[in-house]
Amino acid sequence: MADPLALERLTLEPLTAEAFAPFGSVIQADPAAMRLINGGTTERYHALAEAEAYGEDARVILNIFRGAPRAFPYALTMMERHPLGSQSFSPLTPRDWLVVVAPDEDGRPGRPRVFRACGDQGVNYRANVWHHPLMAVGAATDFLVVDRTGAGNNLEEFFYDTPFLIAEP
Ligand SMILES: NC(=O)N[C@@H](O)C(=O)O
Ligand code: NI
Repeated sequence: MADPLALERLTLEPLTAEAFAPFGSVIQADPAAMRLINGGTTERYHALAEAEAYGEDARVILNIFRGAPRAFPYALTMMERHPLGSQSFSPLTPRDWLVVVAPDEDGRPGRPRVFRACGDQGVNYRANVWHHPLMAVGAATDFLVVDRTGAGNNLEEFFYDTPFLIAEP
């Protein structure tokens, strides 16, 4: 890695629905979304996010990603996006993890924003939102992932000229 001290350090922000709104939705048991069902035996947290799937033969699928923990300090060199569909990540083990997104600036990602997600928080990236691939922290962690399959290329990657630094999770 280049000298970590020479890289631009990214600060961590707490993950909130408001802060994340430009990029998608936070998936967590929000009391405002709760309705009682099944005779009052179940709390339904309704429509926390919407899956998007565009293009030929597009289908929404459910997956499990087992993310290995990232090592820190971490040099963030790239971002990606999925133009044909959304992608959500919800931890199946309640362990904190990192969510990294960036605004689009003329077809390339701008400065990344790093959110610290709690173990009871997931996110749904809207289609075509720049994000970094899954960043598990501390131990291998399983995530339920809802995203799109079908025809066409659904992955666009971008590599920064100079990495950014995430010093610690
Ligand atoms: N490649 C893949 O399915 N995973 C990435 O899209 C990711 O965001 O982790
Ligand atoms: Ni992705």
